[in-house]
Amino acid sequence: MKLDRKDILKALETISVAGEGKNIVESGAVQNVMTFGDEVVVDLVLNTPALHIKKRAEVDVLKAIHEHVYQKAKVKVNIKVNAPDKKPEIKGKHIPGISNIIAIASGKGGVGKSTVTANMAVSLSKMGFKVGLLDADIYGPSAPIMFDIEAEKPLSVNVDGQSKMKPVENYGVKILSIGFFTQPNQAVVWRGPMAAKALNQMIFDAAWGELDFLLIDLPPGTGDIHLSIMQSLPITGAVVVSTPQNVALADAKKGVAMFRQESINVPVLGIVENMAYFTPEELPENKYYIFGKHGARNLAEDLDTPFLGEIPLVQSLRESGDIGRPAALQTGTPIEAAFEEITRNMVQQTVNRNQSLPPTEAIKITTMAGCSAVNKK
Ligand SMILES: Nc1ncnc2c1ncn2[C@@H]1O[C@H](COP(=O)(O)OP(=O)(O)OP(=O)(O)O)[C@@H](O)[C@H]1O
Repeated sequence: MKLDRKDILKALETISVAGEGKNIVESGAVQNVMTFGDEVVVDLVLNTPALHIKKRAEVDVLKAIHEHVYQKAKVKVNIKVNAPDKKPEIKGKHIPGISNIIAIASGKGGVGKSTVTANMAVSLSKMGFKVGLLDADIYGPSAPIMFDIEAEKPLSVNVDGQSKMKPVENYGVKILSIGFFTQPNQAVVWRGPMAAKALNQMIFDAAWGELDFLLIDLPPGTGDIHLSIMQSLPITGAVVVSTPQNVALADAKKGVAMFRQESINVPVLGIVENMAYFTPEELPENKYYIFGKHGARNLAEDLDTPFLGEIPLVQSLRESGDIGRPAALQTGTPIEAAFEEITRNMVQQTVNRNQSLPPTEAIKITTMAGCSAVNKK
């Protein structure tokens, strides 16, 4: 029996593509049909590598040809999968005006994530970038204290006919904190979805204006709230803060793994080592490695992640946080230089990330030209 190609195509038109309302010939899934006597070869292209879908497509093709054309036809189905490459990607809606959103995470609590975030924000502002800081630490929001804006509340402003929250500004940084919406002495148990909703409002319903960088101070750990933030926001990259101590490093490792897992897939821009060593202010040459030496630096190497730099343990850094005047505001001190260094490295990694990954609407900074502090060696 000699089979006709046209009959085969007609039979294949009886197979529909799930959810598309088209048959596999119309949808382009059938790439080629060849007949040789009673033999048929059908080439199919599918958009998914899922085994059960491939199997089902093969069975459907066999059945359709046997039922509608010739019961004893010898059918061979070749399936090619046309799945797109999985690269780190920007998820969530683009936020007009915000070029880069950087999430700062830690794994372990109390390692200085908020201190690093606040000072990085100030360093970025000193370098001439437009900066916002979103304090998303639902367990212990600290930006209002660190920026001396505890008594402030964000005002409502009208933007294009819509009422929006205006971030509170200090030291050149625009700030919104989950702490603005809770009483200082009130214990608030934010459940994942509640916190995610509040954070979404602080991002999408806020008048951030134009920002080069929006830093998000995440809660410590790797829980539900991290997942919902990562999946609903167009995050450019993440920075992980750790002390050199083993318990902190183990959690930092989990933090990096969280950003790298398939459902999150956010590029890690680097690791910062906080409390790298203790230095008495009067003896800045003396270094005491109380939490261990180079732990986070070594972790960065093990995980093939950039090392952004180290911040020493200094009393004045704690004091400046407590009085609401971030230490990076100082001029000509080692602590200012340390924050400038990690910030410059973070910006460099953002630039690298933006060049090496496909362009997305959330990524805008592609050059550091024009920023003298950034170019400084
Ligand atoms: N390098 C440092 N030198 C001295 N004190 C520091 C340093 N880094 C952080 N601290 C102090 O350690 C304490 C904890 O820091 P911070 O609140 O930034 O940590 P965190 O990781 O954000 O904590 P949380 O788990 O609450 O999110 C604060 O009192 C802060 O001032």
